[in-house]
Amino acid sequence: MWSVFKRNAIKVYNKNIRIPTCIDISKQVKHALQNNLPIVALESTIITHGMPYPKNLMCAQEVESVVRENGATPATIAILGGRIKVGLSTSQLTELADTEKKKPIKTSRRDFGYVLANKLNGGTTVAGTLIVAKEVGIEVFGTGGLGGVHRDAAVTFDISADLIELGNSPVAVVSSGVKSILDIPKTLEYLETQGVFVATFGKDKAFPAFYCRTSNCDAPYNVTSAFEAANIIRNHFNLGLKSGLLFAVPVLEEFAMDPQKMDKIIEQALLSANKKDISGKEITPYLLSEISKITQGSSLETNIALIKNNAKVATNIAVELTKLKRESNGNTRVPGKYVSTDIGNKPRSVLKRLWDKLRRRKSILAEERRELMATGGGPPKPPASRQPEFDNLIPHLNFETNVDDDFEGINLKNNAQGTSALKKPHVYKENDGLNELKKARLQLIKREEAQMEELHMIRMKEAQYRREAAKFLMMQEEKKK
Ligand SMILES: O=c1[nH]cc([C@@H]2O[C@H](COP(=O)(O)O)[C@@H](O)[C@H]2O)c(=O)[nH]1
Repeated sequence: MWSVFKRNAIKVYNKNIRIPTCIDISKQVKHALQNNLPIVALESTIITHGMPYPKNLMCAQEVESVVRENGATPATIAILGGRIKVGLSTSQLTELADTEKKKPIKTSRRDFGYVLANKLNGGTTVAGTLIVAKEVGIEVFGTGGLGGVHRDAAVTFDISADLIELGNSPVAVVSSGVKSILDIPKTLEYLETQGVFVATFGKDKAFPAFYCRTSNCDAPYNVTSAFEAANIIRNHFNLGLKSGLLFAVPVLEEFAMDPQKMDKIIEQALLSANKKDISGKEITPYLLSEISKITQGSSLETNIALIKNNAKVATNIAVELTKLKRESNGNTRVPGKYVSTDIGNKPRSVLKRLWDKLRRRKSILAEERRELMATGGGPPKPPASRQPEFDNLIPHLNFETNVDDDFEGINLKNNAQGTSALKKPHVYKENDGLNELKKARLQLIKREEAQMEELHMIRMKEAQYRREAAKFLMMQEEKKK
């Protein structure tokens, strides 16, 4: 997919993602990315333009704690001094939150170039955060409210870039829907056009309106658990869909505001914005602060409560998603040294040792296999000693099995059954009146099939190591230059 960033210098992280040079990733986030641990992206316009200092700083810190307590790494995304940061230290968060000192820019897609070129600070909107999350491979993002289609969009054309970005980012966003300062039906319509999956997270389909638990609209879908959400995300991504997903979480009952009262307050705030001729990117921050004034701060409390709750839901989803991914690619039992994402940082000598070990193992198995073929149906010989790191790994890996010959050029189609065992696994019935010789033969074939799978696995690993080693050498060469 087209990317806004140039990638002239390369760092290799999880999934061999090439990170643009203008992005700095904190140690914790880097560690989580490299080890496939759950991560939750957090935006920073909430901090810079969503609430006043020091409440904004406290809120940002509390939200990060919620993520940590629930088992994921928080990755607050922002711009400091023209560098994009993924994961902020306390002092960086403080610098960003103290908006009077270095006035940060509300940064959406169109603003990045300017903020980076002028070495400014920036609070990334949902759109801005999605761009960065997608670049570094973070799949779950928790926030307060999403931008949307403004009520008078037919005249002003004011449609938040958040919606377009969500249509182009394979990231799951957890928010409390959109504020009723926006046109909710049109926002949902627009999301549909963009191919964004939308579901409420809770007991029904009533789409939440930020401060209020319901709007007059229903979401197309409803999920009731983090696992259900993660499963949808996993399938959405597996299909290679490039659009995002939105899970709308109603604010907790005890913090919810009355929809009718809120409507009046919003009308009042909109009128005031109109009088002052406020428009474009200024409108959301202005309305938020006006609403907070009118409600004497209670809207701000609701805002903070819902952001924290969304962070918790996002974390639970990220944790479930990580589990699902591990189960499907077998990483649960794969020893760290064989995980491809871990290879990028290994010195060549270590790569070589691993490679040699794989080759040795492969030739032992090939030898055993040849012996098996030569027994002509006699009693099985004791199998080669088991190696748990392979044996544990194999059943958990979804690898392609429709190959015709193995690495040594032995045609797997010519096994004892005369067909490819790998293409179509046989089902053997142990007690169906076979004589001893036949039983022994079947046992052999069963073992052989298991070993062929193992061989295939090893072959794939070898190819992977070869690629990684080549890449490593190239990197060494580049360093020398
Ligand atoms: O309650 C809030 N809703 C939305 C925002 C921010 O406003 C942005 C949308 O701005 P606009 O409508 O200008 O695109 C969102 O991405 C988010 O960062 C916020 O701070 N607080």
